[in-house]
Amino acid sequence: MIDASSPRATPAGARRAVALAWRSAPGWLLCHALLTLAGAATPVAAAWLTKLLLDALAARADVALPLLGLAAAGLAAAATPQLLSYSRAELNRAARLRATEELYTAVNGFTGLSRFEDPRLLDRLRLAEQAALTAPNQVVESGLDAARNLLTFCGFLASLAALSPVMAAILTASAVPALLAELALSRRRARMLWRISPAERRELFYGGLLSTAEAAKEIRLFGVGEFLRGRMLAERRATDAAKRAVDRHTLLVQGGLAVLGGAVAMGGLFWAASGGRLTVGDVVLFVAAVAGSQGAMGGLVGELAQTHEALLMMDHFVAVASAGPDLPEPARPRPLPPLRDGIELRDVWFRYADDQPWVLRGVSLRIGCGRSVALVGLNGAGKSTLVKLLCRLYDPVRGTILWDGVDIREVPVQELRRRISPVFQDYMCYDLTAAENITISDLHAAPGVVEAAARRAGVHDVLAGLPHGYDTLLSRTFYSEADHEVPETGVLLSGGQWQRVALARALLRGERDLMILDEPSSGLDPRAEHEIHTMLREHRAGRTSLLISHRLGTVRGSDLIVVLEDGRVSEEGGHEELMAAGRGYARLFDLQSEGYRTGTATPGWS
Ligand SMILES: Nc1ncnc2c1ncn2[C@@H]1O[C@H](COP(=O)(O)OP(=O)(O)OP(=O)(O)O)[C@@H](O)[C@H]1O
Repeated sequence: MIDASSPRATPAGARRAVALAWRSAPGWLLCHALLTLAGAATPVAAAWLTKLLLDALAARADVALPLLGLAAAGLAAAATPQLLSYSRAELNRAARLRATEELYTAVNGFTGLSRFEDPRLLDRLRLAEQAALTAPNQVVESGLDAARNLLTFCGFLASLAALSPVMAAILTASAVPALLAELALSRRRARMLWRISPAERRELFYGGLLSTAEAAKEIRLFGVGEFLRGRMLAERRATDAAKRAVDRHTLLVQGGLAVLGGAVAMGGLFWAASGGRLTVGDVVLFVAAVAGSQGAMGGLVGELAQTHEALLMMDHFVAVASAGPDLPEPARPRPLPPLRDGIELRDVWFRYADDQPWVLRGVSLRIGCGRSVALVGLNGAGKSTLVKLLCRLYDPVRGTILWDGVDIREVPVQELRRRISPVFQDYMCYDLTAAENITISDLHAAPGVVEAAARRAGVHDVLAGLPHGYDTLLSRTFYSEADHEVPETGVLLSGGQWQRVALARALLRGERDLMILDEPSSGLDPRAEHEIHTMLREHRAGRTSLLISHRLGTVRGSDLIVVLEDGRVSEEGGHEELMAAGRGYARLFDLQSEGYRTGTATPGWS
């Protein structure tokens, strides 16, 4: 379970950030740390060397050594920022790569679907993506910078204490309110980012609608572009207002802190100039020490606040990256041998969330090994939900699904899925090549096998006839590197052609134990539908399969037809048996076939 509460800065987040940076680039991390420390010592050394030089000049003594030292300090001061900037860039690249890798490894480990349907989790995921790009570096970087500023601060403070212990104490004390105020500011900013995350996601959603080909048709025809643009800008204005409020508060607080710092510095300067107790070198050192320690203190406070803010962001990263699998994993996984007997749903109850209605209410059915089963029912009866449970994309709330008598929760989920070949109702159209669009179901398939699957799905001729054959990109959104010069070679398929590609995907995995076909021919023309179902009838013969279709003519050849109504099995049997029973299936079959002849509509099952 992922915690969806507001983010917190935790030691675990700090440990994770440092460990991540260390694992991604230990050499660059060390180099960066050393350069940062060198950067801390340089200004203090320069101030002391300046004092020594001025005192030597005033006493007409030898100035060679302080001059040499000052030249070295100047060189170091000039070179360190460039070196730091390069090592920072190297460290950032390595840590970003590693963090992104860890985040998406964790996301791929979410074996079910429920997390992808949880808006709070999606908010967290979006912030975790941002955190992966910035937070680990920022924690390390701000931590190191804070250490650098602390060293500089201590160096100057010691110098100042030698001249005026009271001034040193006042300066130290003035750091406390600044630190507390900056921490409060960073908490406020992180809370604001968490609060506006849904609005930022909605803005992205509207932006996506306005700029993608899939949505462009309807948006143009319905003339809702302006309406969506308005909504997108309203979201942006709302998030900007929240950011502006925090920025104004920050301005006020930091302005107040600057005035306080200025007053302390002026008081010190007045004391140093009016006393007449200090040498010229002492006064220069005093001024440098006040300015330097105030600068370092401001930097230290700022860096601590940034570390805090980065840790708050890191909390999102840690929450997602450490979430672990969403479906319970078996403590002692059982092997899953090839199906021999059958798959059984035993009193399966399911709803998508505790506050949602039951979708399946005690479904019991058996898909015998080697049998072709059809599942029919009205829209919303729960057919696709049942398929998702069979693939273990969710677990039943009650009841069990047995594979040769073994509860599928007791076998490794990947093992189960390797044995299933699905065509989903809402199949994907990937912006990849034609060949990749098929092999996505089996990345190791040989080209000949891919072509054979495409032939069986009746799409080989179409794909082979594309400008680059199977290597043609099925997208108008991207173009391949090879197409850089002539980017217009991407091709879009028709709905029916895409459906055949999705079918080819499933056929590529044909020798699996269970074939699931959820509306595999809804977008096909009548001739294509006939061809595909003739092919599928042959393909399914002797194989275990589950076919979902609203066209009852296509399911009549199945060994068993199961009617799902209101989340329950209301009828089951062979086509002839169900027709003879004269109940919902028979009525609907008659009406549908009559509808084909006379054009009348088909009412419900009961
Ligand atoms: N991810 C989800 N989260 C919440 N509710 C869902 C989700 N998916 C489906 N539902 C709900 O579950 C019910 C069953 O949906 P399901 O897709 O299983 O029906 P179906 O029988 O396949 O319908 P159709 O014939 O229209 O494809 C519907 O009321 C639907 O609103």
